[in-house]
Amino acid sequence: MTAPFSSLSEFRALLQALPATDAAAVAAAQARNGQLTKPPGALGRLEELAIWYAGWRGDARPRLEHPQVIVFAGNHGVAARGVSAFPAEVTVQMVANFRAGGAAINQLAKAFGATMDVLALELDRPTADFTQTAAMTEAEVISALAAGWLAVDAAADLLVVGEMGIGNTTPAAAIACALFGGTPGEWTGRGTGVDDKGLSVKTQVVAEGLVTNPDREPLEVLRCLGGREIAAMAGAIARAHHARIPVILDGFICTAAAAVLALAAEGALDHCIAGHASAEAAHRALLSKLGKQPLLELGLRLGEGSGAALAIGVLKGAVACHSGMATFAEAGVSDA
Ligand SMILES: O=C(O)c1ccc[n+]([C@@H]2O[C@H](COP(=O)([O-])O)[C@@H](O)[C@H]2O)c1
Ligand SMILES: Cc1cc2nc[nH]c2cc1C
Repeated sequence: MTAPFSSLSEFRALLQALPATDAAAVAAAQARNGQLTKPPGALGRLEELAIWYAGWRGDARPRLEHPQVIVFAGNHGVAARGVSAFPAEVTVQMVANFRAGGAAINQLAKAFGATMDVLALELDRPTADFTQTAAMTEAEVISALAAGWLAVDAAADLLVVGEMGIGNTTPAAAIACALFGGTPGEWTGRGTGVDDKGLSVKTQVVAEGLVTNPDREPLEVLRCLGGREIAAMAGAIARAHHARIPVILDGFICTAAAAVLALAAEGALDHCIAGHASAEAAHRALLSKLGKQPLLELGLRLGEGSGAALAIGVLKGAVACHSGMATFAEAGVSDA
């Protein structure tokens, strides 16, 4: 199979034509929610989550049984500038760890009944240093978007996209700053744990990248300031929308990838919820720009899809209650 786009303008057009939620399924799920054996609203956000999920699945009484986690890995030219606490070779080493089942995300995917795929994107060919030139050519960003698009299992009923890429909080900060404005310092954080000197280098690198790459059209921002795993996440999130597969967003880097889509086409992230708020300082600000309220706040700053994978449990709980509970009439319980 090949992806249904071969240029950024074709991908842009595809984003404009993504489907909406199924309004009839939403209405039927709302009606069902009102009849379940609980005081109105007593399941809090679980109720809105189940109704949202029902709308995207087109089924007022859906099941959630086949979640897919995909971890995308990429390397970054800016890593050579000293923006991370870890060396760039950790990316390929962690990919081996994912494949051997030894990473946190392997345990979380297993714990929440998800399949897990790992896609390493040309790790021996880092993107260009965006302080010097655009991170990717159009052919490179299209190839990464297509890899993400094609990695989604059409039979999945939930998608989590995660990433691994030493240095990638720097492109994520640059993307956020390019899309939403503000100063580089507002979007730059400690990532894997850089010290004060590392943080100031990182902020400077973001600032230089924004000057070198002045185009603010969202998909050009992705090409010029992003990375292969970031583009692949954007491609996978778009494919999930196309296939009506709900998505749980992960941390700062995943949310930066999603933000590109949100600014490229209104409603592009309607099928997404925010799994958690990462400890990376700017993640909350980014979620708030997107109007997304995180489900969990556990101080995670790992990436790999870990926070989103934990939120699979919350969403499974919401769907199980919604679809499995008895109504007042069925249970013979007196209504208010
Ligand atoms: O998900 C997050 O919010 C997050 C926050 C900080 C770090 N990370 C992970 O750490 C790596 C990027 O950090 P850094 O310092 O190398 O830019 C990358 O592999 C991410 O998966 C992830
Ligand atoms: C060890 C390690 C594991 C990771 N997983 C995601 N990002 C990571 C960064 C590092 C450094």
